[in-house]
Amino acid sequence: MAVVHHNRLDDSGIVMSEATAGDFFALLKPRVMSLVVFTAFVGLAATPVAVNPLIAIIAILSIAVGAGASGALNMWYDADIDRVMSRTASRPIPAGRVQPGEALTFGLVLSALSVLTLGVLVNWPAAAMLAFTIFFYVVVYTMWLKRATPQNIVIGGAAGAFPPMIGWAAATGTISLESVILFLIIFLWTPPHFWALALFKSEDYGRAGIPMMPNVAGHASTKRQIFAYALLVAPVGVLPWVLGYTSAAYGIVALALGVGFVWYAWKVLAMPAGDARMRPAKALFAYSLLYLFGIFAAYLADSLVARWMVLAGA
Ligand code: HEM
Ligand SMILES: CC(C)=CCC/C(C)=C/CC/C(C)=C/COP(=O)(O)OP(=O)(O)O
Repeated sequence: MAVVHHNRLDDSGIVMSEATAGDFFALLKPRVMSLVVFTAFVGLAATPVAVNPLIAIIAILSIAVGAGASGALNMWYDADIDRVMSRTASRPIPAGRVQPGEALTFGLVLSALSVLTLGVLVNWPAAAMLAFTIFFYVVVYTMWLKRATPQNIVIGGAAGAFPPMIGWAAATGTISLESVILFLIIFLWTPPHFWALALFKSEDYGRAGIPMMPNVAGHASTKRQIFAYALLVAPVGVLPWVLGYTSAAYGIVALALGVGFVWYAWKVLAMPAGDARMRPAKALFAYSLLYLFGIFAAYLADSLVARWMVLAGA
């Protein structure tokens, strides 16, 4: 039977939701949050302390639910602009499959649940950081900066950079320079990640009246700024090796990934102004995801190998 997505009135005039479980799952922005949760997991697993596996699972689930909840609250607040952008028009709220009130309740309940679970079952420093991250994404980025300034994602990007620090705090109860460097990698990575997409979706953002960098400063300036951030993120990615947190194996992988990032950003910088297909910008966006996954996977592998070598007495 075909599922018809709409909301109808029952005999008493009450709006009946016909949202499916899949619609609520979509509110969690699962694809984006999968990488967010992976970085949190690496932050947790790369600490020098051995974490009880059950505690680790609870911590990662709580962070995943909190991240998803913040996505639902973002979609609740942004439903008006999501409706006018081609990339987002079919999301559950603008498409009419989920009522705004349902998404708001869903996001608030899951946020509270995730923070409380992390606090009661793991530790409160990590729970406080999760609460702060949700607040930062939903209130500081979504409600305030996104519609106010082209620096929206530079500042708001801090929200996406906190998860490895939350993971680290879940394992250790504290913050360390090593976890701050993991934060910095994502923080500096976010502008090229997002502006690459904003370059080829700038018409969407223009229509929605969102002051994203390409619409405000123009494409040429955005490309220069992308390149500048790529030049920063490449060496910061290698910093964990320079500071002795990892072996040279990680350092070499990070260096190669960083050189690739600068290369793709260079291709964007060199892209002719009239290039309507914007293949270099699309390539950089795709590469940004590979870069972040690759660097965190290498970090994880490096720390696991180091631990095994200690266990093996090598
Ligand atoms: C302020 C910060 C960020 C902004 C503005 C941003 C923006 C975006 C946008 C607009 C998309 C297209 C999404 C879609 O419609 O599906 C996207 C895709 C994606 N982003 Fe980000 N992003 C940010 C931070 C992050 C972070 C921190 C991560 C992970 C650590 C991340 C991971 C991803 C992934 C995995 C995708 C691809 C999803 C897909 O295949 O649909 N992003 N990002
Ligand atoms: C643990 C925790 C709470 C993590 C949150 C992590 C976080 C802030 C990720 C940012 C992800 C993201 C999709 C931003 C998109 O910007 P947008 O919302 O402007 O994109 P859109 O136009 O696709 O809605």
